[in-house]
Amino acid sequence: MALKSPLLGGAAGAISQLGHSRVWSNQALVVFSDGERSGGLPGLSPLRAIRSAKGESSSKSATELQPVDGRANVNISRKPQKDLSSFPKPLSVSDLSSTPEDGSKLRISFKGLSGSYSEDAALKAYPSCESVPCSEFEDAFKAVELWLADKAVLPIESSSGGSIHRNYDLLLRHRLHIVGEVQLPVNFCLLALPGVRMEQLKRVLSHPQALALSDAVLTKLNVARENVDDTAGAAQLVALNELEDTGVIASARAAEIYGLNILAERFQDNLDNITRFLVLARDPIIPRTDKQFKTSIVFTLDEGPGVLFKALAVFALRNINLTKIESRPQRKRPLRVVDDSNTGTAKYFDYLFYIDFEASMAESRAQNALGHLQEFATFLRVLGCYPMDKIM
Ligand SMILES: O=C(O)C(=O)C[C@]1(C(=O)O)C=C[C@@H](O)C=C1
Repeated sequence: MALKSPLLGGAAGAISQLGHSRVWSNQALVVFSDGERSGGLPGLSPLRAIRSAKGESSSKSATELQPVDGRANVNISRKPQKDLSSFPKPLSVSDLSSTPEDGSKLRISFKGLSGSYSEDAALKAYPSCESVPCSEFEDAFKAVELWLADKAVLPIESSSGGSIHRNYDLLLRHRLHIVGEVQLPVNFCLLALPGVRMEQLKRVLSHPQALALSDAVLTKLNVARENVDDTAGAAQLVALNELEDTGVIASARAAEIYGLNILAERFQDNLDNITRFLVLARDPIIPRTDKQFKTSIVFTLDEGPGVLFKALAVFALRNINLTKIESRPQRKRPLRVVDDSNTGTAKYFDYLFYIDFEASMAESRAQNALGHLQEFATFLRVLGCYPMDKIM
């Protein structure tokens, strides 16, 4: 698994990013070459590792107080030779209290480099968070599972480009819970090295989504397009290699970070371009009814006429509004064999259905709807129940 640093890339960046963690300060952390980290004991969770580190320290100090060469209590009355402030401190209530609203204690993993739109989304949700750049979407999931990050922020759909299918698939493969959403207006900018004019550009680099959503204007510019993993990565590439004939589609913040000029703002074909991101955590949040909550589920159905209609009816019957429906093939069971004596053996694709609905799991109508759905769904999982983000 690789976590990225804005300029170095790889695990080194992750180390410096994560070295500021307060819980871990003064702990002897071991960073493994694959980017995994623990309190010196591979496989232990941070809290367990802290306890074990404490155990080690106290047994060591006991050894130091042993009488030397048989003369009893020789050192005991002396001042301790070790600086006691270097020992790990016990956790106090303030260490365990809930995270402040601005997220100043939170480490947020996301795919891409600093300056990417995903980092913008993380900063929108938690303005003072410590961001943890990752190479792949899956790394951002794993960073949370391995306690390298507290939460992950990942794009799930764009108003202009549609669903980000990879993240739907990863939601099911991993055991993280959706605890929030962020709606981010995405303003694509055309960037280039200082002094370069638009007409000098021969090619433009960016994330495939950014290139696709700026198709008309790139065609007018008559430039070649090249895909890069993320928009900020494209900006870094042009800056580090001083590519004078190459433009980048990325954010205004990426221009600032990598020292590029903004040649055009709102470069996309469709000016209203919103990307919705999910906030994922190891633990679910407690559903409430004092503000508007949304619930996300995934389920499978048996074959038969009208089964999807019946599944959707459990929400309509209770006046629950659906905000999103997505279907994904079941990779492990792509074909279903149906033995029907009239038509012979038929094969169908099997699907997973992802649904977001506007109700909290604390409401009886939501609980009843899922109870009803469970009567005929072959599999059902609640991915999360979280406050709706309405602020742009
Ligand atoms: O490349 C980035 O900056 C990202 O945050 C990723 C991403 C995406 O995956 O859709 C996010 C929003 C933009 O639409 C373009 C790219």
